[in-house]
Amino acid sequence: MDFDPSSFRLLVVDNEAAHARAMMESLEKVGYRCTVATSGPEAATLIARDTYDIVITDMVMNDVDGMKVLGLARKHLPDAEVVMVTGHATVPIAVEAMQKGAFNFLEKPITPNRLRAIVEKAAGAVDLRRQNTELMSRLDKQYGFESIIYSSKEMQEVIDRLRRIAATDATVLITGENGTGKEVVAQAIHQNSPRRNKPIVAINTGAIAENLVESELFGHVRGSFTGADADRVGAFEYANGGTLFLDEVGDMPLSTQIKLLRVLEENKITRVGDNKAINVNVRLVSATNRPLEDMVEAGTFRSDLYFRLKVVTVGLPPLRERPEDVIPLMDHFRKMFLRRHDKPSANFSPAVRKRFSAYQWPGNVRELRNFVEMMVVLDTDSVLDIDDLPPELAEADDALPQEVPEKLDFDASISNELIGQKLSVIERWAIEKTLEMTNDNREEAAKILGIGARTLYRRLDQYKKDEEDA
Ligand SMILES: Nc1ncnc2c1ncn2[C@@H]1O[C@H](COP(=O)(O)OP(=O)(O)OP(=O)(O)O)[C@@H](O)[C@H]1O
Repeated sequence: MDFDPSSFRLLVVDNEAAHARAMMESLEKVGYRCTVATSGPEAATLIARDTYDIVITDMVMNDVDGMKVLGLARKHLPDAEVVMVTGHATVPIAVEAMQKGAFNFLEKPITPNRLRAIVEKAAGAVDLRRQNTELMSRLDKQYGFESIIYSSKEMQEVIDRLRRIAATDATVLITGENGTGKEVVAQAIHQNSPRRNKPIVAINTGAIAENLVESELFGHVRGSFTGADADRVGAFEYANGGTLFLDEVGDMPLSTQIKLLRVLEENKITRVGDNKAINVNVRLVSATNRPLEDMVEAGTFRSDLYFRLKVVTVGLPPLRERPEDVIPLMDHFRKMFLRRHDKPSANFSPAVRKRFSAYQWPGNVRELRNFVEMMVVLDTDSVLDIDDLPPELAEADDALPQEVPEKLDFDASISNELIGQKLSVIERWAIEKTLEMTNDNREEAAKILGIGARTLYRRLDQYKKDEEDA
């Protein structure tokens, strides 16, 4: 027995007081806590008033019989297990009782050993459920809405929206800059949805080599490409019944986009190199830090897929637009990292709080979290003060009193040339000029432009193709 019998409350119901007492004694001997009812109506009162984990009831009784006790237990004690005690003649009714939710039945004559064995099994089932409930509530704390820290009205609106969305099966597109909490929100949607007992699988499309994206999503069969030396299950299959979180969906190659669209329309996937369709039932939550509308316009993201993904959208504002969240987030991460790094208490000085509040947070919550962790780890005097600030923050102008952001100083002739042009033309101009500036160093150019190197390569390929087609 892996559990403590004294944590189980049992109700023993039998018309014959002597039988009831005998059962109670043999169960109490091994540690269960028992209450006896010697009539159906008495059992009904106790079930409605108190809580029991296991009910053991005789089948044949006057007034309220075993089937009625079972019905009442199902209604008032949904987490309890019910064991029916039957005479030989009532076995068929006991079978019917099991169909109505009884745990099992015990045929008379009862021996203490058989009684204890069946109660132990029922207690095991209750214990397993208790553990699951506890686990789920821990997960809820970790990934539920409780894990999203905020005090701004902007985030309150987001949370209200999330609560409504989570309960449905709708496809969700989460937008927001890097580090604004898109993954946290995706987790919270899943954990608060009816699919919470099934897996959530996260795939970062931007982090996977282009030629492997499809295999990651749909799986592959052995020999379908070089290196595919065994069959492999993809994210869609892993997430079956649950949620698939597609991060950086804007980075998905066009060839994969069409395949994803088909999967969403047909709820079927085909592993790479296979021709057998497999049914999947997956809720899709995707996220992007790039303006997909612009990408649709520029032809780098399929519009039909875009509309499929954005059935419901959640926009996460950058941290600089919700400064009320800065202090609660600082305190949340301070406590978290003090615990994680086993440090004694430490607090922020008022000057540091002021700096944090005024800073523009280009890396959003992730940046704030990293700064707090660094300060906590390096602290020696239990005061997280100005001299503990990371250099970015200590030296940042915007951590000092706010100024209106500077406008780009465009050469008038350049702006005249560009105004009135399509955004894609302006984008190409900016990319080419930046490459000139960096002596064709693409990594450096991508960094300056604030885009991923892969995106830059894709753009350059596109320009080359456009020129060849022209
Ligand atoms: N409101 C919040 N409350 C608590 N923690 C948060 C919150 N928002 C973000 N975080 C934390 O900040 C970090 C970044 O969040 P997350 O990974 O969800 O951002 P993201 O928008 O998905 O970033 P990216 O676009 O770079 O993938 C994580 O460690 C996350 O736990």
